[in-house]
Amino acid sequence: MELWPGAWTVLLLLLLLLLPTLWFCAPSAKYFFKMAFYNGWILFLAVLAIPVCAVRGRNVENMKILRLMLLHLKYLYGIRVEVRGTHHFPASQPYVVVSNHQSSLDLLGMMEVLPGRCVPIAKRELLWAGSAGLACWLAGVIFIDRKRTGDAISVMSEVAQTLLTQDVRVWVFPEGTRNHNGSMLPFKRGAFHLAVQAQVPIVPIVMSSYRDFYCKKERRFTSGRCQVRVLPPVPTEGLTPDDVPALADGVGHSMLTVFQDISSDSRGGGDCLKTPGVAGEARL
Ligand SMILES: CCCCCCCCCCCCCC(=O)SCCNC(=O)CCNC(=O)[C@H](O)C(C)(C)COP(=O)(O)OP(=O)(O)OC[C@H]1O[C@@H](n2cnc3c(N)ncnc32)[C@H](O)[C@@H]1OP(=O)(O)O
Ligand SMILES: CCCCCCCC/C=C\CCCCCCCC(=O)OC[C@@H](O)COP(=O)(O)O
Repeated sequence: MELWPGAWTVLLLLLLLLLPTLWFCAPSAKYFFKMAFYNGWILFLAVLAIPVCAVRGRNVENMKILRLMLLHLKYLYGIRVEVRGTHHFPASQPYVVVSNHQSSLDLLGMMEVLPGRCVPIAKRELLWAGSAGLACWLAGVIFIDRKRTGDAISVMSEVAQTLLTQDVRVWVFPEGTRNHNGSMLPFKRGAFHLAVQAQVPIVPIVMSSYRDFYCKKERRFTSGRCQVRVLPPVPTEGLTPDDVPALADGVGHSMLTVFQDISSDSRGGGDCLKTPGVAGEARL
């Protein structure tokens, strides 16, 4: 079925007009509406970004354009993002960023601190997410096929070369998937192999638990506060592949400690334990 091109604009305007009715909706309806708008809005922004990015072709500098286009999302959703530790980013050298992955809302914190010439490693499926996939491709996002470990590893090895020859940084979610249940999943080792192969530092970034304002399980999405901490870089000079397991465990452990520390009541955000608005009270 062909849709008249203007129909998309009309649909979007209707969606915007419907926004005030959100006030009267049940929390779960609000949740669905806010998530649908989040994805729809990103798809729409990507449509705007594509022609601008296409001028340069596939280029990591295009990531700046996506970042600028997404920075307002936190205001739209009433999320206060508090960043600390950006001075820890090494000034002018390649490195590997690793951060925890709770939800697609991570884009908010990510865009807040994303350094120059830094591209995320993403699952291949994102490439097929319509305009967002194309915008990601134009911005140099690296896609891996998680179902084919061998292929994913060879892409990561190529990335180790690119880091050095083209002076880029990469952002990896070492949990390998979104993790809604608080705490952190055991880290996969690809990011650490990559850093050791290129002999570049690892910069860990921790985003606090979203449970005060967002819980997928409870269909709850309100406004709130998120802390983003950039931790001191971990050097990998002189390390070999044999050191990777200890390196991954060490970085994972220090990130988990910070995650628990900045996720308000130190329980790490497990399973949206807290009733919204009732400080420190567990819902077990
Ligand atoms: C306006 C529009 C805007 C649009 C939005 C823009 C922003 C977009 C943001 C998008 C954000 C999107 C966010 C997303 O999409 S997140 C999802 C995608 N990202 C990832 O999965 C990254 C993390 N994953 C890994 O690092 C995994 O390890 C990989 C994928 C590589 C393999 O995983 P898999 O589960 O298959 O296997 P395994 O981990 O058990 O490893 C098997 C063995 O291989 C060893 N090994 C691993 N790697 C290497 C290596 N390089 N050299 C040598 N060896 C290596 C490893 O040590 C292990 O051996 P051993 O230790 O057991 O002996
Ligand atoms: C015309 C085609 C329409 C396609 C509709 C696609 C809807 C989604 C569109 C836009 C959303 C863009 C948000 C991109 C950033 C979020 C990336 C993300 O969080 O990826 C998930 C990945 O880390 C782990 O995936 P899994 O938890 O393993 O699963």
